[in-house]
Amino acid sequence: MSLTTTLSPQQATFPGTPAPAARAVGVTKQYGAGDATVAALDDVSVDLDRGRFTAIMGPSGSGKSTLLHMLAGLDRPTSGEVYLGDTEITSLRDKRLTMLRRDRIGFIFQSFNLLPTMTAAENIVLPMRIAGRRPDPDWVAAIVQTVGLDGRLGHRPSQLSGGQQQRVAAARALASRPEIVFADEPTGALDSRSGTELLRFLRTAVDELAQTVVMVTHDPTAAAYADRVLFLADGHIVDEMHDPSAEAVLDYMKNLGA
Ligand SMILES: Nc1ncnc2c1ncn2[C@@H]1O[C@H](COP(=O)(O)OP(=O)(O)OP(=O)(O)O)[C@@H](O)[C@H]1O
Repeated sequence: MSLTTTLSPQQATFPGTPAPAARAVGVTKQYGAGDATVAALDDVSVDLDRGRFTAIMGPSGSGKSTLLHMLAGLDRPTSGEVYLGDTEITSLRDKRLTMLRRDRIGFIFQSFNLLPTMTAAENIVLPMRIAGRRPDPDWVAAIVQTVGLDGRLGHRPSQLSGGQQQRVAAARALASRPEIVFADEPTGALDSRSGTELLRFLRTAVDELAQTVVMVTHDPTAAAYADRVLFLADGHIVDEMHDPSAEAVLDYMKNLGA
């Protein structure tokens, strides 16, 4: 295949440069029709680097979840392109997109979505088993140790605290060694101590396990765990911050009127 058929125009300008983990190019998402049309995202372009932790922040309704859903192939843009690595995903048929999400992306949501009849260990490897893939025992052991679930693996979700359940969900997201993990308000249902544990785990997964994490959050303290914060307002990326502190993020959010 030639470069021009596999890479976006921007990438083709720099052959040899590894593609970012994910990228949006001119992504617009409209909901509704006619006078009732809402532009949840308006011509958003962004590259998400590999091996980095990116937070997405912005006022309620600014388009954070919509951007995450577009990047993760959970929904399709009205126009524009989304890449996972070198793969342009908006043109994939539903079945291929489902397989791509299953094989290459990890998800952590606010609700843990664990299967109640299965143990923590079974929940962690379930998506891989469904996909017919054999988990790498060394990798899964490293994840379990990093997330601090040793000794809890035989428990069912009802026997675990909310924080422990979310750590099982995080271990599940990472079990297949995905190219990128998307987390939508992962600490939203947790008390602050459990939230801190989860954020530390995500940080460690990036620093020590070379994972790539993208997280939507309302919480400046959570965003401060990231390497980079993208700020959304009215469907646009209006700014970004590198190596953020919670205070700097909070100040910026106040200026955005959030
Ligand atoms: N399925 C939908 N149908 C119609 N409008 C939608 C839909 N999903 C989102 N929107 C609208 O798109 C805009 C962006 O929504 P989105 O959920 O992405 O924002 P957000 O920044 O994640 O908000 P929050 O912080 O409140 O979760 C909002 O105006 C929202 O009402």
